[in-house]
Amino acid sequence: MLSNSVLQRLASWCPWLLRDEPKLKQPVKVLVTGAAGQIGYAIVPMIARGLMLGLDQPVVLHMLDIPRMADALNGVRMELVDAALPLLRGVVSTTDEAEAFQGVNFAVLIGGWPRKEGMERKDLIAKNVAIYKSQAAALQQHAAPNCKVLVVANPANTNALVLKEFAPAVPARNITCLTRLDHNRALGQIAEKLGVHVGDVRNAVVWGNHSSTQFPDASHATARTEHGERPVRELVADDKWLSEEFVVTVQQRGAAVMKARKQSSSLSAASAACDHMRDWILGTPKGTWVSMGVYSDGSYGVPDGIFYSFPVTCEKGEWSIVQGEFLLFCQVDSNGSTTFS
Ligand SMILES: NC(=O)c1ccc[n+]([C@@H]2O[C@H](COP(=O)([O-])OP(=O)(O)OC[C@H]3O[C@@H](n4cnc5c(N)ncnc54)[C@H](O)[C@@H]3O)[C@@H](O)[C@H]2O)c1
Ligand SMILES: O=C(O)C[C@H](O)C(=O)O
Repeated sequence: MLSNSVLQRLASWCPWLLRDEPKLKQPVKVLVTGAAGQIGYAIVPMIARGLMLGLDQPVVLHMLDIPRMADALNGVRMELVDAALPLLRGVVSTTDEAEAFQGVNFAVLIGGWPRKEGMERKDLIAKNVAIYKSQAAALQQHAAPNCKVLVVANPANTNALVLKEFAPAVPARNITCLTRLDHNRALGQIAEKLGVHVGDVRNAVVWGNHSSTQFPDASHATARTEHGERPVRELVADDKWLSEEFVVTVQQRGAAVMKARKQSSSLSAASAACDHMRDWILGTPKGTWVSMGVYSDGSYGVPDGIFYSFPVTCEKGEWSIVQGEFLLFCQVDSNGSTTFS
């Protein structure tokens, strides 16, 4: 049996040797809730094309929506068949929570209601939190042991906490919420400001909640230039922009997209959810951190027991909060706003 590194070297010397027989992993089950909705429709082909878990990872997609959306959900299932996706090894489309969560290895929880123009994400608590109480029970009873969960539905940090409280047997480390969209928005704003490619910018951070109280922080971000990798602060040379316009633009980007589209961000949310899961499961690139909403362990003075967005690195399917890089202490008030000292 050849090791992976030998196979990779062989593939780079003579790609035709491996082209016809890619070495595939065993299929895994991935649940998407709210699969008939906007983000659901964008994300299922991404997952089935390997953008979330890798080009060598076959998947069985489990799709859940509410009974009223059963026809639309069936339409999504038909389109997945029609797309003839080689990594897609099966589809379960259902309106039954127990069936949806049965044996899943990964769960991307998008099901819930989006905000409309003029609302804050916390205005969704009454509607969406009830969904997460009910799905916590299904997660705990039916998912595979060690199932890794990403909560996307708003208010994402609160829904993640509800899930954790009502599924006490699920390790808190396995529940996360999406702030990667805000992180990617921060990288995008910096890249536009500097006129560089977004792939050359890294290590921004989004601290806090996925809400307008979040704090996008470019203090440790860097960008690759023809003169090597340099601090963004030095390249931008405009502290006022970094501490004012940049912060507000990222905080308010969801509202700006909603104003333009008349509905909330979908393709960027789906893409960010794939980035979040891929980095968590397959690891972050060396020297790079990303933002994830995780269960606080008290790092940086953030209270224990809340879901909060930190800079993290990931290895072998586990995230760790970046330590020792930031000389700051966070104080979080009851609205979720952070002040730094
Ligand atoms: N964290 C983030 O960065 C981020 C980004 C964008 C959107 N969101 C949030 O994601 C959620 C989904 O957004 P969308 O644009 O896809 O909304 P959408 O209304 O288009 O789709 C939501 C889907 O969820 C379904 N649903 C409702 N209750 C359900 C339940 N109990 N079980 C399963 N499915 C259920 C609905 O029927 C609908 O099909 C919203 O709460 C939105 O605010 C979060
Ligand atoms: O803004 C919203 O309500 C949707 C989402 O949270 C976003 O940030 O785009």
